[in-house]
Amino acid sequence: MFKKSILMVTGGTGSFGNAVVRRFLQSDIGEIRIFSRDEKKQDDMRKKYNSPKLKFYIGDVRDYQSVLNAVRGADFVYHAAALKQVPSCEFHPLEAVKTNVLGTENVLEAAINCGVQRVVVLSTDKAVYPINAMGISKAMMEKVAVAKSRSSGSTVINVTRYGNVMCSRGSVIPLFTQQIRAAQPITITDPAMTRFMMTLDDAVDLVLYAFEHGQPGEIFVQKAPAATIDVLTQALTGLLGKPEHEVRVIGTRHGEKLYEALLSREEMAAAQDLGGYYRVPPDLRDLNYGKFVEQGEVRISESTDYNSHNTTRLDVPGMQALLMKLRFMQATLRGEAVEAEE
Ligand SMILES: O=c1ccn([C@@H]2O[C@H](COP(=O)(O)OP(=O)(O)O[C@H]3O[C@H](CO)[C@@H](O)[C@H](O)[C@H]3O)[C@@H](O)[C@H]2O)c(=O)[nH]1
Repeated sequence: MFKKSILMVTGGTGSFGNAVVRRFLQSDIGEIRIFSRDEKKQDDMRKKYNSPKLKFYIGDVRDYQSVLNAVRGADFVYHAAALKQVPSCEFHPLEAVKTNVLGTENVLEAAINCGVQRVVVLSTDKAVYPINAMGISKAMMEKVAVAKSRSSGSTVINVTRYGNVMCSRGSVIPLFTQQIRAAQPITITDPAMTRFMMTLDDAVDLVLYAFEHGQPGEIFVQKAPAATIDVLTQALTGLLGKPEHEVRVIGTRHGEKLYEALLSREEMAAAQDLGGYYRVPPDLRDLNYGKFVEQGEVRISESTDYNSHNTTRLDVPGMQALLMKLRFMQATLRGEAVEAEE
């Protein structure tokens, strides 16, 4: 379906965006547009891939005109630009609103006005039962996307929602690996805390799946196993030949949950199980609010959420097998100094 098509990527310079770009460079897609604020990272990317298919646009999702310039003429839009650090959003919640909520509104408006065929926006498990400003802003972003999908004409809008992408820059796996290599204690927040574990490749697959199969307003969620931080630590120290490495429990950080949910109870009741994915249809009740107030659903009462405590749980060998899929881990075990996945 992508033949001769043009795709625009907002964000595009983080580990996730890079992985999407790499995948599209291998496909027969005609043009890949990168839209971001960071000219230095764009320049690095230009040199790294050295491909005539790549086109670069400087702009900010907060600025509609800059978004419009980049969207015009694109067939597909993949929107990943976000403020995604939990602590910074906690201290600057309105900045999270401006980028994650209003920025997404800009991207969707521009896409609809330009007749883009499909838009996929990226969200996170932290948007489900959110407790921190980052998650709350992403939850609102999802609501904006689904609401807009009802009146977006020929433009199909979908959401993809992820758990932790293993080994993305700044995440816990490269941190623990670096601590082990530097003979520093491993800083564990809570050994019993669980997180969904997915590879970058799995995450990219989900974007492509949504582009190909999404119906208006659907949210796509990838099923994933989870592990406790204790199991992750044992898996890493075992692989690196340091099973006795010192561990320090530092306690739960600001805005952190014991476990994450990828689907709420209400969404689970409506979700369609596609094997590797869940597809959540939009709520198509109309604007007659009485139907929300007067009619309940037994299905919801019988349902439970899909979370990192009740999904398939990895043991140490299982976690190690997953870690060994990562290029980062393979290179680390060869003794090479490597950056986090990018
Ligand atoms: O020194 C540390 C740092 C982290 N952790 C734990 O490791 C897990 C993963 O932490 P981290 O890799 O920092 O990821 P999260 O804070 O869960 O957030 C990541 O995953 C989200 C999806 O859930 C994305 O939305 C965020 O952008 C991304 O940073 C958590 O249980 C942390 O408590 C530790 O035990 N010690």
